[in-house]
Amino acid sequence: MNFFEKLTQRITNCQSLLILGLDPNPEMMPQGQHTHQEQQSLIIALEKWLKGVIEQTSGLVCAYKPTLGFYEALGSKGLDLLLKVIDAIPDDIPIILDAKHGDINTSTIFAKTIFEQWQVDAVTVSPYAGHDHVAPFLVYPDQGVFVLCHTSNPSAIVLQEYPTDEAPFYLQVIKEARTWATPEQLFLEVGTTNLEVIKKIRSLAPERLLLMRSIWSKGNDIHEILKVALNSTGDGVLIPVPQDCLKSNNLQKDVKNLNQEINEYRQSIAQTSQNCDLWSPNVCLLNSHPHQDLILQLYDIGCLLFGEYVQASGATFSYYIDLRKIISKPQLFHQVLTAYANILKSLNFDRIAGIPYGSLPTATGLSLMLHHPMIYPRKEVKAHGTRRLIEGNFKAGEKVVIVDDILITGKSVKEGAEKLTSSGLVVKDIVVFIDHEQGVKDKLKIEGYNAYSVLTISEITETLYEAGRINEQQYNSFFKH
Ligand SMILES: O=c1ccn([C@@H]2O[C@H](COP(=O)(O)O)[C@@H](O)[C@H]2O)c(=O)[nH]1
Repeated sequence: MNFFEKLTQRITNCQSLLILGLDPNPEMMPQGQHTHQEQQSLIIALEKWLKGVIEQTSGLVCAYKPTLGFYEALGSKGLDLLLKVIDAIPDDIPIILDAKHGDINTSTIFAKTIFEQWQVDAVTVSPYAGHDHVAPFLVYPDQGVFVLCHTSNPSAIVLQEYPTDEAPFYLQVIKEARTWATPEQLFLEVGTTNLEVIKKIRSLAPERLLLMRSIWSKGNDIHEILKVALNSTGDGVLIPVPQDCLKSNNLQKDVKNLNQEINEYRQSIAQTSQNCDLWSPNVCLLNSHPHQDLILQLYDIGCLLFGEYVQASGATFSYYIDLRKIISKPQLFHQVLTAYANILKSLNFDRIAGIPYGSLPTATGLSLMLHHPMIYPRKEVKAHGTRRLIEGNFKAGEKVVIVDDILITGKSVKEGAEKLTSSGLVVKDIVVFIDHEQGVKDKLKIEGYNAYSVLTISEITETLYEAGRINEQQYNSFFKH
């Protein structure tokens, strides 16, 4: 699972956009936990304090962010402390190392240390040395990189806003950084409360996750900041827990209240925004299917239709699946892609082929997510131009995994596989989202293909029935087939 998937899962599981800085800054320790200790006992006190902070907040935040500089300031013992703190963070909580690394000579070795040895999930970098400096971090496809694009420091304005208000340097940083990596690997750090600046950043990079900083200065209204920083689906922002909270004797309660306030606001804009996808299952099932939320969301947006529908083969089914709507719901689309990706990761292939037209967006998303090139067999061969049967580049002998939405008779995937094999490619594996379960997987097996599915139609029907989304009649009519 890469950083972005881990973070997305974490945000869903704990319903929180909050991140917490784990900095061994003695000034931030609650009263009574430190006096004028010697260095050794100070380190012990800091370790105890930070571990306590993790214990109190691990159910309430979507990520932790230790700042390297605070640990370095404590000397070699500080680095030991950092490793202990990293070790104390539960595995499912992503760690963003705030390093603002900016030195081109050391980026390769630094990336190796923090990602391979320390196993942090993401890092912050300074963009001033350009792509050459950031690339050594981006060669780790499973790790995230936050590029600093704006800070709240008043003296930085002369640099950030240079040369004009219309085309300031910080927007140039964003334009440039967007070409370096996908929105699932490269994000932006925004340390400002200037609503106009946040607005400009959000509109220039609607697809990027923003790590907000310095938003808790006096007089700032978190709602105003959220209003301009959240994306159209009510997320896309990481909010820091205010540093003063760490001094509180009731840290857990304070973080909980803050999270609730943020979620209430997100919920309120979800109700007023047509684009917003904040969704709630509205049910609590005891034995829920692992993809329960995915199934219910697909039903709720009209991808799973129950009634009498004539299929391409002429047969009438008691349902129709229209997965093409998913592309207009980016958050859900991401969950669907992750479910496909979990199967694809266990397979061995050189290229991903989507069956047109329905599965082309899926294949594109998977190609970007898994860093594997994509091709596709054309539905109809053009009578002009290149007259290609297969679009995209490939070499004969390469292994291709086919992705499609639903397996009914297997005709679509077989036709696609035949076009690919007639062009010298090797097709062994086929991954679909839904299997109609009429023995097609077995038939494909006899023809030399291994077919995998994320869901079966009966798993979907059972879940919808148990959740009260379909009635008994719809449920029974399904099982008559
Ligand atoms: O409910 C349905 C049924 C079919 N489709 C489309 O058809 C093919 C799969 O059918 P085969 O018989 O296996 O060729 C699939 O690519 C879908 O695009 C559908 O969307 N919904």
